[in-house]
Amino acid sequence: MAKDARADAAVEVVDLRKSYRAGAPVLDGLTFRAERGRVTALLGPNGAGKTTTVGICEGLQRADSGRVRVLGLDPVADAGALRPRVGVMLQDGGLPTGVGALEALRHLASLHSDPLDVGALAERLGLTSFARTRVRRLSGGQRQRLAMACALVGRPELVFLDEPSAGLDPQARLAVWDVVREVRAAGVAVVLTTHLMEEAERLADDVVVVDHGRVVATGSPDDLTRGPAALSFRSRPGLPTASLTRALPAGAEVSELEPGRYVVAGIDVDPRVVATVTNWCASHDVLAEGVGPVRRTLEDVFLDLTGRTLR
Ligand SMILES: Nc1ncnc2c1ncn2[C@@H]1O[C@H](COP(=O)(O)OP(=O)(O)OP(=O)(O)O)[C@@H](O)[C@H]1O
Repeated sequence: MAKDARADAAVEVVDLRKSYRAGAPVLDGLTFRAERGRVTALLGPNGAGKTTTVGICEGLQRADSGRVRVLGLDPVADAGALRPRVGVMLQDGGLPTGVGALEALRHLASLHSDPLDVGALAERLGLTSFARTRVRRLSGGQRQRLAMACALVGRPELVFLDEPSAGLDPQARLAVWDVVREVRAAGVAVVLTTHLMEEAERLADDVVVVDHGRVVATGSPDDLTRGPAALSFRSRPGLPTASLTRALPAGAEVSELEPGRYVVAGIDVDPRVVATVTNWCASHDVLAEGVGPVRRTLEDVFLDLTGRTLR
């Protein structure tokens, strides 16, 4: 990439390190970039270091070492200059809890020189049905949507969204995704954390997978899920997968991902493999449906990278 284009990152984090007391490092050399006009999704298991990273970029926390630039500035030293240019979605919106939802949003808008139209934003995010409800009485999903509106109302150049659709009903989730796409189209950089693979797959231009305080993969959802396809089919649950494995070329692994859903991985899927599977099914009196290659999902990639052990 050209040098001046590289200078144009919305967020640049290089070799970030942080530990709490004597514990294991929470951030262990984390490096990534988020570009303007793109949605960058930070994915990672619980405790991977996503919130800490975002907190450092927002100037709310400090790293032990490493370099952080937000819109070319230092998030702590230049906090005053960054405040009007960066939208932050805090879980509680950072708002007074005793006022109505719309009043809180209007108040925040009044602090910006050229805010978005509050009524239109409230409409887009479905805030009007609880406009007069006091912030402290909002449901979790209503609070999320208000926090999102608060992050966007000042027309930021960069917005940090912490799990923007966690706990939202499907309608609200779609509305939030539409709004994210709109602000991206307007050139805003969006950095979000999420546990929803579908959210990352559908919304993110760039995915950064974080584990143990390090970046373990980056790329577009398409890049990350490209690669050798597996063969998948459906049939009755409990087939003898070891027997099918023996019928296939060396390296093949057959697993029953969920009852009745089988995947053959570890070998190239070619017509002979498809024929071997269907022949094996025929000789075992097994009716198989939808035998064919399938692309890996982002969730498959995520689990491969970060393992299946609970954190
Ligand atoms: N103030 C703190 N003091 C001590 N440890 C902390 C503190 N804040 C975070 N941690 C630890 O740092 C690690 C990373 O936490 P962080 O919140 O950044 O993870 P995360 O990737 O955002 O996780 P989640 O997906 O659960 O939100 C965790 O092990 C957490 O316990």
